[in-house]
Amino acid sequence: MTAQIIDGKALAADLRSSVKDVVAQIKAEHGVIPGLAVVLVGNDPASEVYVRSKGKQTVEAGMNSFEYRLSEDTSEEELLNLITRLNSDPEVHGILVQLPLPAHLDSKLVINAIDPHKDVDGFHTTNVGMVGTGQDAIVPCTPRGCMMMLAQIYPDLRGKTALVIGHSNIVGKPMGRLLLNADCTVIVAHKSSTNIPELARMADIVVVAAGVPGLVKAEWIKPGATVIDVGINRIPAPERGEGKTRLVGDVCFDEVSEVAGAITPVPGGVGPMTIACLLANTLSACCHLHSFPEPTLLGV
Ligand SMILES: Nc1nc(=O)c2c([nH]1)NC[C@@H]1CN(c3ccc(C(=O)N[C@@H](CCC(=O)O)C(=O)O)cc3)C=[N+]21
Repeated sequence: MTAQIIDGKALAADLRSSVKDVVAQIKAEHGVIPGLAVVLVGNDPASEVYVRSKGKQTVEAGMNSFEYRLSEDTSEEELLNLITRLNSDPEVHGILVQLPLPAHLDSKLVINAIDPHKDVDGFHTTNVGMVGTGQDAIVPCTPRGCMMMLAQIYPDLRGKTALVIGHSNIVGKPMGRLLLNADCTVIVAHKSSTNIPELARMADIVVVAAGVPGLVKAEWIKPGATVIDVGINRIPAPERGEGKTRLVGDVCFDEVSEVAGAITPVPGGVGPMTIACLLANTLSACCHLHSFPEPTLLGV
């Protein structure tokens, strides 16, 4: 068997185009332009790249992008003051504080200072609790993107056995909760799990967010299963020239795609969906704050 490739790049482009249409409609009907504020503290080069691409895509969707670049030695008080200002700014519907923050800043405290209705990352304790109890709330971008990709394969997830590998607060845990809300039978495995290959062989759906290149092998996968690779690992690629690198996921793509029914590639899979979902979350936040009807995007 050769797996169907779930094209995250194409799906993300579809999602952005739906977001753009709804943004134009809201602008025409209500004169409101959704706005996203992105806060970057320090100058981590990888974060720079993501923040630039978020800003560019926000503007392309017809939304306002407000970028705040703060120096590495910004105090907690300064950062909290900025968040307070953004919370009460009517032009700002979404606030994202790029993680990781420098070590002297308490990220839990900073995230929980964001108005939960503007927390487009879905990291605020209120949103985490609401998603965990199956209430409507802002869903973290990466898990939301994964659910949209799964919706391409399964019209109904009920009764599917799903294994999530990794239990981070930003991917593994919320992913497990969303799958459970969709009535999957959910297993969440992690560093201390001892029998992951055996668990994987039972799974119809495997979502991998472990940050370990090549972790998932073909022998782990039940024939026909769907494999969602959240890993983004930059590894040396001497074959491309000295000092060059390339991106790989957590899945041995070539061998697993011979067994799986569907699989997401890296790059071009979950990553582009994550940024597109950030735009979708900003649009949803804007609709919620203004009591406009909530758009349904890619069925999620
Ligand atoms: N508050 C916060 N929210 C985030 O959502 C957040 C964050 N902090 N910190 C960093 C991570 C990382 N992240 C990515 C988004 C898109 C790609 C992406 O589009 N990747 C491309 C490849 C890009 C490349 O070539 O480097 C792909 O997989 O095809 C990757 C990583 C969001 N993050």
